Amino acid sequence: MKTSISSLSVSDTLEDKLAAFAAAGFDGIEISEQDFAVQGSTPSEIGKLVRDHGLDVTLFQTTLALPGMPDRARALTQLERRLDIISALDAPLLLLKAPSDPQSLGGIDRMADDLRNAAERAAARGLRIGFEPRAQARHINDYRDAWEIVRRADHSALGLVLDSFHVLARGLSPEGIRAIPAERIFHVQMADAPAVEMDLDFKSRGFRQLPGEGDLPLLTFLRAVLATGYSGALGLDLRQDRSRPSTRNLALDGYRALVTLADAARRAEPSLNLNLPAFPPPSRVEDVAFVEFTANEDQARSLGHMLSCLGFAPVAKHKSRQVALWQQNDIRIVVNSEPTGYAHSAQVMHGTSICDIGLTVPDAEAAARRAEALGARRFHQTRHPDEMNIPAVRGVGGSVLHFLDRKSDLRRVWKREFVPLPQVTGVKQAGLRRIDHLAQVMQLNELPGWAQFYAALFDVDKASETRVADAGGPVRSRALQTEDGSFRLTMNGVDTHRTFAGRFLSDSYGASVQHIAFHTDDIFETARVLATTRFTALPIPQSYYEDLASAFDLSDSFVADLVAANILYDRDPLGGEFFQLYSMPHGDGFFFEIVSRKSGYNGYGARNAPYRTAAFKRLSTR
Ligand SMILES: O=C(O)c1ccc(O)c(O)c1
Ligand SMILES: [Mg+2]
Repeated sequence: MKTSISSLSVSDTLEDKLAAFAAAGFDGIEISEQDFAVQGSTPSEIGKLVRDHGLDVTLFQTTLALPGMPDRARALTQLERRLDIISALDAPLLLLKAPSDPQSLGGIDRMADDLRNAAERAAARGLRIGFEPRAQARHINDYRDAWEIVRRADHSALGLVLDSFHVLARGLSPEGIRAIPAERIFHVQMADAPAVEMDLDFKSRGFRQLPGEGDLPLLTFLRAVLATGYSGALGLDLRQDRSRPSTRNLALDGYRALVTLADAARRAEPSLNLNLPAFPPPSRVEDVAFVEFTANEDQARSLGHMLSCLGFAPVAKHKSRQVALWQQNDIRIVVNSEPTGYAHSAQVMHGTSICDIGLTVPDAEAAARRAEALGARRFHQTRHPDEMNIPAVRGVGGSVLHFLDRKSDLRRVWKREFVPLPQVTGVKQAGLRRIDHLAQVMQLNELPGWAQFYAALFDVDKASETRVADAGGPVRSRALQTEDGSFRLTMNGVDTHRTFAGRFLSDSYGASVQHIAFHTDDIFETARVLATTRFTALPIPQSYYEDLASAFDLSDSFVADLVAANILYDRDPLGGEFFQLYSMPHGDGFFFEIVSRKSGYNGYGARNAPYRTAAFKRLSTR
């Protein structure tokens, strides 16, 4: 399967676009007339530049309005000029979009005539023309009408360009595509969009998103296209007004999204003939096997103190590295104080921070192979003779994601690589059972890409984006979780250091995990144990509880228990309950949360987020 991306999907110099597209794995680029204006180079220079980067010019997209314009002779003269350009570019296909000009005339047969004339001229030079119906076009905004025109024009150098946005944004069913002969579909473009009512021209220019980011049924569209036997290129055609990630990241995200979708199509319809190497399916996540902190010796002492207060005890140390394992029930926290290597670099860069997350999956090597097939970078480090080769890839903020499983020798890693420490006396277990969720922070413009990353690798449901109230600026939040809740991740996207999460991101120079939430079955009992350690809870103001009591009609004694332990509370419409308790931050960095879910509560206490944020902010302005 060949992939391509339209040049207009990002804004940057052509050289930077080409380098990013090639590095991400794309085969081709769709050059637009605007590239000439930006670049000030001739078409043959641009063609050479593209090929020097190892890419093909998949097509050339022109602003020329044809078919259906009143002055047909003029349109054909202008077409010849475009054919000169595309010959010089050495591109095989000219994309003509269905016009939206107010003067365009419509008329199926008249347009078929125009396109037949155009196709004859293209064919004379060995070129082809692709006609693209557009959602905002004046007459041809339905692919079935476009197909009728192409069918009537009846010229082998004329075919359709089908763009998922233009088909789906109008709510058209893509099933009719299955009846179009594959050889008349010259190119296919993919873009998602939000299901928000707005002018379609406006939407097309500014709200075309990564496949999977929006609400359009792209999988249904792609399955219909592939069912025809179409074996041409799959292109990405994004346009976004909101701030985008770097060109490099957008290219990686785009490639991953495109290949993830193609993979989903062949899994849904195994008879589809997709020329794409096989790779493993999305992985189930069984649990968080460990979380690894990097901390120098001093920092490790203060982190250790905090962990002891939470009921963790050091249970083992690594055989050959300065690495300690802390544990409480099923929660494993690794503290890495090595003076060299990856963890050390992360410590220098971000301070005490989480540098590595270990996930238990059914097949660790398969999970890493899928990630790699989708463009993730494998992570390797030099191993000591007694260390196991644990599959790993790079994740958010350059952090590392390790995969463990129970079917291979990897399940023995703790015994193989660690020696037990004598039992520490005096540590009171606080009833923390497992990791409920991890909370990552990232730049706002990187949130869609990282949400796509996790959703592409793992069998997770993606909750829609929500806003978090923070007086400092916009914070958007997205949660990902397995169906059974065994793995949960929340992501906050921020764009200013004036927000609480944004300050974490800038203070830590881009560390990713801001907090870890542990689950307890009985938060009041946990709070009682913690009260006997030197644990300090984040103080919650009285006003929160007054508000809460009136929102949920709670008894005085229940509220008094919440107040006494600084516990936050939420309830869903089905009666599911959520309890939350926060630690003070470690330095001005990460913090811990303790939660308890009752009766199927599946959220993250969104109603409490502004109170929590304000409480943390108050600490640092005191
Ligand atoms: O609206 C446009 O200009 C336009 C042009 C080319 C495309 O492929 C497209 O989807 C839209
Ligand atoms: Mg398009």
